[in-house]
Formats: sequence, C-alpha cells, structure tokens
Amino acid sequence: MSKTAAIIGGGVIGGGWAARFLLNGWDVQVFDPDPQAERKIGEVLANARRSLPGLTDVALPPEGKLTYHASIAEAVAGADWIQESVPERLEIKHATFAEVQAACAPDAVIGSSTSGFKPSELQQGAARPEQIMVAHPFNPVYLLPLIELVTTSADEGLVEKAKEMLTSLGMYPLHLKKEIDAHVADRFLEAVWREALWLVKDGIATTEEIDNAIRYGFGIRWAQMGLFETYRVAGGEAGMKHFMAQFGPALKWPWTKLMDVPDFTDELVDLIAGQSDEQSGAYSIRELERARDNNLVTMMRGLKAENWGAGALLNAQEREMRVGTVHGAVAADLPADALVETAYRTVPLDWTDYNGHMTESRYLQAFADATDRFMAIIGCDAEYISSGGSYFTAETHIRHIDEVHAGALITIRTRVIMGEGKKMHLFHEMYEGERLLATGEHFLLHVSLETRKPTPPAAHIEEALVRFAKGHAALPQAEGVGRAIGAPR
Ligand SMILES: NC(=O)C1=CN([C@@H]2O[C@H](COP(=O)(O)OP(=O)(O)OC[C@H]3O[C@@H](n4cnc5c(N)ncnc54)[C@H](O)[C@@H]3O)[C@@H](O)[C@H]2O)C=CC1
Ligand SMILES: C[N+](C)(C)CC(=O)CC(=O)[O-]
Repeated sequence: MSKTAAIIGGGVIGGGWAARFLLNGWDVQVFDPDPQAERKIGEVLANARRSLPGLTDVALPPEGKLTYHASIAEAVAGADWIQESVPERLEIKHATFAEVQAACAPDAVIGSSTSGFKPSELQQGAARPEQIMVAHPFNPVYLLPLIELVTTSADEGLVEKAKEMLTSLGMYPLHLKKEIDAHVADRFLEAVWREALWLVKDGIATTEEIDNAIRYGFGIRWAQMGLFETYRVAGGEAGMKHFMAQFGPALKWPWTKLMDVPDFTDELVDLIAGQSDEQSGAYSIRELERARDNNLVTMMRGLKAENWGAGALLNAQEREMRVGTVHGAVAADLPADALVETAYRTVPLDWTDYNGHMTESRYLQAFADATDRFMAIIGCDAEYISSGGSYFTAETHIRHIDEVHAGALITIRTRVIMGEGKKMHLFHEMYEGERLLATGEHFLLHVSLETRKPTPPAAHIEEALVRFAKGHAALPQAEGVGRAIGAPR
C-alpha cells in the first residue's frame, strides 16, 4: 500500500524531501505559505528526476502523487511521516508542531530538519513530545543518504518505524541517542566553516583557494573513508596508534584558531560574497546544482561499483528492491517459453556523452549487466562463482537502433539462442517502452576459474540453461540474430 508524507515548509530542504519521498513511490502533501513554493519545488523536482532514479541499477517504483494544501491540517491528514522544514527559528517550529499535532495521526513520525536544535528544545510544550524527533538531512536531500536521527525521550517503537522508513527511501539513519546542539555533522561542518572564515578574513586564502584545498585533496578522501579510516591508513603499517603519536602533539601547536570565532561583520560578509561571485558568479544556481548532481551521481555510482560507503548503501537498497519481483527471481520462478526480463532500470546521468545521449560503451555495460543477471538466474551466482566456475564472453555484437537519453526507463529482454554443455549464446533486446533501442548478441563459454579453460557447468546450471534454450526455440525468431556489419561494395 502506498505511503503518504506531509512536507511542512517546501524550501531548499523541504523540496528535497518532497522529491526523495515522491520518487520512491510515496504520495506527498505539501504546505508552504509562500506563493512561489510550487514553482520552487518544481525546480528541485526537475533536478531530482534527472539524477536520483539512475543511481540504482533497478528502477525505482512509479512516482507517487504530489498535492499542495492550504493548511497544515489538510497537509498532514492521513500522513505516515510529517517532515517539518520551516525556517530555523524555535518559535516558528513550536507553532508548527502545535498545528501538526492537533491534526495528524498519533502514530505518524514527526521529523524535524533542524540543523541545530536539540529534540528536547523542539518538544517543549508539545502535546505528544515523544512523537517529535530530529531527522536532519543534507543538501541535496534527494541524493545524499545521511539522516541524523536524534531521539531523546522518544517512543522507541516509532523510532524503529522511522529507521525502517528512512532505509526504504535509500537513506542512512545515523541514530544519535545523546542530543547536542547541531548534532554531529553540523558540529563538524561549523568547525571547518569557522576556520575557512578566518583564512579569508586574515587574507591567507580566497574562497576559491579554500574550495580547491578541499576538492583536490581531502574532500575526495573523506567522501569514501571519512576521517578516522583515512588517518588509520595514513599511519602506515603501524596504524592508528602510530598516526596519533606522530600527529597528536600538533593539537598543541598554534595551527588553528581553535574556538575563537571571527566577528561576523558586514565587511567579512562582503569580502566572502565578493570572492564567491568572482569564483562562481558566471554560473546560475541551477547550473551549479546540475553540476553538483552530475558529480555526486558519478562519484556515488563509482562507490557502488566498489561496494563501498554510500555505494554499498545503494547496493543494499537495490537488493531490497529486487525482493519479491521478477528482478530477484531464479529460473524455477520463470516460464521457459517467454523471454527473460534481465534489466529494468533508468539510464543514469553518467552514461551520457557529448552527443547528449547514452554513450556506446554503456550499451555494452547494460548488456553485460543483463548477462550477469541471466547467469544468476540459471544458478551461476556469486556463491557458484566463488566455488570456481563462471562464464567468459568470447564474442559480442551490438546494434544501435535508436537513441536514448538520461532518465529514460529501459528494459532488457533476453533470449537463449543456444545453451548446451559449455556454450551459451544470448540475444538481448533493449527497449524504452515498446521502442527497440539496441540488441546485444553474446557468445559465452563456461570456464574453470582455476585452470582458466572451458569446462562443463554444474548440472543445475546446464539444466536451467537447456530449459530456457528449448522454450525460446519455440518462440518466433528475433530479427537481427547472427547479423554482421555488412560492408557496401
Ligand atoms: N539549507 C540547508 O543547507 C539545510 C537546512 N536545514 C534545515 O532545514 C530547515 C529549512 O531550511 P531551508 O529549506 O534551507 O530554508 P528555506 O528558507 O529554503 O525554506 C523554508 C520554507 O519554509 C516556508 N515557511 C515559512 N514559514 C512557514 C510556516 N509557518 N509553515 C510552513 N512553511 C513555512 C518558507 O516559505 C520556505 O519555503 C531549517 O530548519 C534548516 O536548519 C537542514 C539541512 C541543510
Ligand atoms: C549550513 N547548514 C548548517 C544548514 C548545513 C546543514 O545543516 C547540512 C548540510 O546540508 O550541509
């Protein structure tokens, strides 16, 4: 059954939450008094639609329904999750929670996007304090998975429900049971921000130089290993203790401004804003958002291939999405006399090229992934491969029939042309809806990973393969099987 989220405050963060819920199949009900809210959320949604669905190699569920409402009471009616993202002022948040709780279900989660307030501060004067928790996201909320879930004096059952719902949205709930101002991540960000302000104020570095110091070095490192794991590696074979012995004393050196805060004067604001205009003023905010999202998608999909950090999270989400669908099925669940659906996915942003469409190498990737999926269906899965048997591709022929763009939903259907002994001959057809985009024909041999030589597969694999080969032989022939490039004479 579809779920409903209420978004109270649809600015930068509320808009991102709306997109995260909606693109994961939830219905979304928005309240925001700003007459521009619908347009602004539309812009965030457009960015989310081009970037989020391609993150995973399985398509997200169909989008939910988005509606706008004239009051908080209307927006929270029937909602399973209510996300407050109004301005960071405690009195506005308190007034909002009072209206929310007067109308919402008592077992709905009420999450606050607050960057700095503690749950106990948010809960002051509330009708049901235990229903309110901090669910602090990171911009862009539709792509970044971290949620700081801060829950003192909360209903434990509701907290567990909140964690499950966040996980199902592809997010990572970092559950903090001790509250502090600004939680963990913003404490950290504020320390970096403070040092950056000092460096600009003191004329040591410009905004661009500071950004370069981050993006060419430790920023990339942090994105995959964080702080402690990175420093453990930096300790060499002697590890963390050695690292700390070597660099710990630096804390006593006058390297940082420590807790001193620069005066937030008009002069400092103008200095930073001026340098930022010089650095990035040539681009509109929408252009910068798109560049950010392209880069995030590319990095996160790289981590996905490595099954690491935010990428491992995407893989876990994808495994869950496969459960109970044809994309998690094995041979015995599938009819032998129908083509096998081996992919149903969105073309990711990082698969496109200078011609503005899916680039040729990604057709091979899509077909190779479809072959991997077919191998798993017939029993040649990760466990079997680790026992020493697998398939190697000996020959491939791809036909590019029609173009396709980022964000398109594509399906691959697979036909077994021949399957006997060591040999497996597959023909994949790639579609967008009913439009044929490409075909991929592949000849594979079963090998021993020990000898690297062809060898017969295990009996259960051959049996499943032969079953599909026989069933598919009875289907009408596919156009294009066995084609070669015809040279005009
Ligand atoms: N911008 C950021 O980088 C992040 C912000 N946050 C937190 O998210 C919350 C919202 O921040 P932003 O989205 O950046 O602000 P924003 O200014 O972009 O959006 C706030 C929205 O709330 C609406 N609003 C004002 N009063 C309202 C009311 N009484 N009821 C319903 N809506 C109302 C405004 O019209 C506006 O659309 C804050 O608590 C902030 O600390 C959290 C993570 C990151
Ligand atoms: C600047 N900020 C404190 C509002 C930032 C956040 O809360 C999280 C983020 O997205 O950086």
